[in-house]
Amino acid sequence: MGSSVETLEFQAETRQLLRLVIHSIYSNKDIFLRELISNASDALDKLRLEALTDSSQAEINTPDLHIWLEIDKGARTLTVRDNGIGMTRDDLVELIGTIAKSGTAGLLEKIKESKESKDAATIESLIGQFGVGFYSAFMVADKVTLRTRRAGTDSGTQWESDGEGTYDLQSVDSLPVGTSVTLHLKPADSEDGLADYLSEPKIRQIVKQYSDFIRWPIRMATERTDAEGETTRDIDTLNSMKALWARPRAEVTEDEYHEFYQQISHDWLAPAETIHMRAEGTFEYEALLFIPSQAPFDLFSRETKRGVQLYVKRVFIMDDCEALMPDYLRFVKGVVDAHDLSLNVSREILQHDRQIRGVRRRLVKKVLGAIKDMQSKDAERYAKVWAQFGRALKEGLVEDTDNTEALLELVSAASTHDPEKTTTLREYVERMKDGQDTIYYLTGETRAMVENSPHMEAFAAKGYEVLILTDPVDEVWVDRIPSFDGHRLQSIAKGQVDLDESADGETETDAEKARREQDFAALLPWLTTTLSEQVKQVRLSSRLTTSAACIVGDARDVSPTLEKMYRAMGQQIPPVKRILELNPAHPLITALRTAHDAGADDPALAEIAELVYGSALLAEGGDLPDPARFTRLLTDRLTRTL
Ligand SMILES: Nc1ncnc2c1ncn2[C@@H]1O[C@H](COP(=O)(O)OP(=O)(O)OP(=O)(O)O)[C@@H](O)[C@H]1O
Repeated sequence: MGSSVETLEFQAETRQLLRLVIHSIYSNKDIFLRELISNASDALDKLRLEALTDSSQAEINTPDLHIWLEIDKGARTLTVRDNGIGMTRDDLVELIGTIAKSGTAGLLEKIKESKESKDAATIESLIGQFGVGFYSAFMVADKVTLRTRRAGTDSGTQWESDGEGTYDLQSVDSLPVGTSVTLHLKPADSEDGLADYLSEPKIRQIVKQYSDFIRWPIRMATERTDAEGETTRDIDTLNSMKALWARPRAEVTEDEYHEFYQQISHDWLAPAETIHMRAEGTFEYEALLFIPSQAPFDLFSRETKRGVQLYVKRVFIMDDCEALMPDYLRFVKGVVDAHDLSLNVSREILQHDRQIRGVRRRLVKKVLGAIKDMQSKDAERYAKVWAQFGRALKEGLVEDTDNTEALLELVSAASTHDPEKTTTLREYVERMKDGQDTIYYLTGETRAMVENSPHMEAFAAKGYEVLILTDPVDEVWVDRIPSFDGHRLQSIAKGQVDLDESADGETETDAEKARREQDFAALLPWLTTTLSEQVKQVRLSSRLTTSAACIVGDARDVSPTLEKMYRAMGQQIPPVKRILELNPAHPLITALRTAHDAGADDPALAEIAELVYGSALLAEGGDLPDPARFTRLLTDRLTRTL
């Protein structure tokens, strides 16, 4: 043994997570072994890749890379050993003592809440999404001892902890390269889901179930006593190591796909869809992709992992290969095994490789096609996938102009047609009224705000369906996409509305229209001048039935929410002035006209104009530029009426 022991504290979040893991009511404790084996396998991949790509590292060219499991019944320990890349002392502090994942604090908070409400299923799914990795060892062990030496370094380190708040570190001489994790097992307790992990058949069963596709041999020494009492010792390889993606589809069972998916994704649920394909010809590759059934908690975090695993002729090259999947499909998991790439290939090279771009195009088409198939054949499953990943897929409408049509076919949105169900654009088009050629929508923060917006009034009165778009990304894509299947997409808060009848349901003649314009000929220019700080025009509206006024944009104007989003992203854009539309049949507006015709200079009228504008802004969920002034004007007015 080397130097003295140093005791260090776990980072606060790690401590919290460990407490949750140790005291969790999580039932499936067996997965600790999958997690440790998966870490060992990653360490072997890293060593192999370093040896293949860096000739200065010849000494790390270990011939027999493997994972070794060892049961010691006397000491009540189970050890998972690998001769992989290993860790330095600093790695240990950084990788095992802290959690670098973004969104950790938020997730821990959610887990705590579910714990308080004793919602075991939610806790499991949250912990599952997070991936407790190494820490899952503490579900079954009351002490863990890890010994490791990084390839290319001279001395090793021992890490030991009971998971309660601190861990001990000390240097250890003469360790082999690689890592061994020794679990000092808690007593078996079937009520608590703790199996006897000293049992050889149990370990075999867990490896077969969770780690059969691991591409390195997982070995264990076994003892067999025959009828004569003769004991023979053997070394068994517990896993089949078959590269599932390389096998013909017809020979792979559904269960095998699921288990493989769970191994690569660490998800505890079965995937919603499996896509297995092989491309032959000039650039050969196999791909096995999965659409999960649940979105990871960090799907919208900047640091979320993107892309699938890349292999070259069965050799693992990298995780999260962004070049193979666009950002908006970052939730797709899986493996691509390309036959004609160099093992030395880098992320930068991949980004610019023409053939890789071809592969990516094909994979995207496959994934979108699979979701489309789901939509026509299994509406319920499609609805679930859309609920989980729709927001991400809609980013594709902004990012991926090659697949606009395919993505638009997938879009599902809330609509005034049915308060419970969403609709596709195609279904909307099929329901359009005779003579209607435009798809109407309104964006906003919540369904209630959109539904109660004054802009809706005439559309509701005349039975026109309006899509209700409440995801922030909706603001962006509707701005870029002009039409669907030849039908214009139009915001009902923008441009002139030209519904076939007037708001009360009767067709208005040109003569009536002209007379009305004449009636308001003096008021409108005066209001436009009076409110020139706030709006660029005041005009009469045909979209209102009950409200006095609403604010609309020009057809090409940026919407207020989008304007806010651009500002929040630090973009400089000039303030966008919109248009105030008045309901010519509303008593407030007719009274305002009469008062104005009687004496245009009354300063009280200007204040009423301001109140009309402010109320219209509030009605659409907007922010008043000067709320204190608005409240004062309103209070004065109300006082005078009493
Ligand atoms: N056997 C090992 N050999 C080398 N490094 C290891 C080993 N086990 C763990 N590590 C290092 O510690 C890190 C943290 O491991 P942990 O299992 O907690 O998370 P992870 O594997 O990165 O994430 P996840 O389990 O969610 O995939 C790993 O990323 C790896 O760098």
